[in-house]
Amino acid sequence: MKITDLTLRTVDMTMKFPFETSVGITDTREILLIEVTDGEYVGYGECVADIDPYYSEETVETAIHIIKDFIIPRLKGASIQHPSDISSLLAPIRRHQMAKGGVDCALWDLYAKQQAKSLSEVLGGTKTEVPVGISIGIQKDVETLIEKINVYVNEGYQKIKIKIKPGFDYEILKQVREAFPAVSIMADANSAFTLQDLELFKKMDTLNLLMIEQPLAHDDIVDHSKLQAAIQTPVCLDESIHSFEDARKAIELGSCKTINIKIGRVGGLFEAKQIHDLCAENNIPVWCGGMFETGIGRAHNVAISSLHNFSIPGDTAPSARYWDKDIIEPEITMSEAGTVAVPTEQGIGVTVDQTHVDSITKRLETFSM
Ligand SMILES: O=C(O)CCC(=O)C1=CC=C[C@@H](O)[C@@H]1C(=O)O
Ligand SMILES: [Mg+2]
Repeated sequence: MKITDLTLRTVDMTMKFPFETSVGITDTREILLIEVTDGEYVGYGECVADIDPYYSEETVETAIHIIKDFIIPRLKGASIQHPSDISSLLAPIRRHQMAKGGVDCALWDLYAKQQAKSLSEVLGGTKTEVPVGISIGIQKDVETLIEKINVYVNEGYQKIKIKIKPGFDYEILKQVREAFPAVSIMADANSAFTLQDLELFKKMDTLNLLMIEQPLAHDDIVDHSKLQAAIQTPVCLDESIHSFEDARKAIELGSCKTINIKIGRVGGLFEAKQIHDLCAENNIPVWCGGMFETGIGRAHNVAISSLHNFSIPGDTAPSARYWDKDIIEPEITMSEAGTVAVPTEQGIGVTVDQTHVDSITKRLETFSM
């Protein structure tokens, strides 16, 4: 693959509303975008690190540092035939999956454009539409939450993910279940509980939840295996899974019955696909999580979700969920049936609105490769 330049750019984006989880509140984002070019096409990637280390240890600053000082020097002059080649090239850099993932995504987009194929096609995707769920932050009370769910169910969302934390947990979920007996409902705890809360999870187990996402520590798979053995509701791992190896070990231990695959959290599309394949072999359905991405990251998420074992609706909500104005055209939209169409155009299949991107750019640096 010919690559002449790599550009790092951050853009300032304000969310439509503050989003609260058990680890904090997100309302503005500085988002790192990666552009790679061969002089003819531009491939785009998005690094999903936040400005703070509360969901993951990586931040925008650490990602810029790792890309500039370690990833670019390793890529320079290397012979890259296919985006999956960078996995072994970058392996000596321990962890920093989000930094690697942003670059990996840009290379996949460039590669697909060079092949005149869609990203979904080069990844081996088979679906033309993907089912969509919505993630709802912690609300001030259960009435507000129920009102919101009602709106989203009517809009067509196929899965409702409710953020929980100690004190905003079983009682809330129980009232939601009573209000929506037939809706596909799941909870995401972002690691806010411990095995001491086993009785609480046994109560949640009576609510017919689709899954409980990352109930226990962000770096744990052992306690999760004990919890999974004690309840019927599938445990889903998010924060605990950073690689194929993490997934293999979690499956072997019985720590989960599904995995939320976030491309950035696992270091890119190649690793995400490997985890997808491993889960398929083990009859474990997967789904694609969101990280409040711009349309660039969203387009990558939709492309990976077109692989067959992404059978659970993902957090791949349309652009308008978080942004008044996204940075891509056309924006990602959802059908009344709660699906997003997989782009068929080359690469990620969306055009970047350069004027808008330039107007919100905070930092910009280009490196010749
Ligand atoms: O992008 C989306 O719609 C998903 C939002 C979401 O639930 C999350 C985004 C980022 C970090 C976490 O708070 C959380 C998650 O854990 O999945
Ligand atoms: Mg999560």
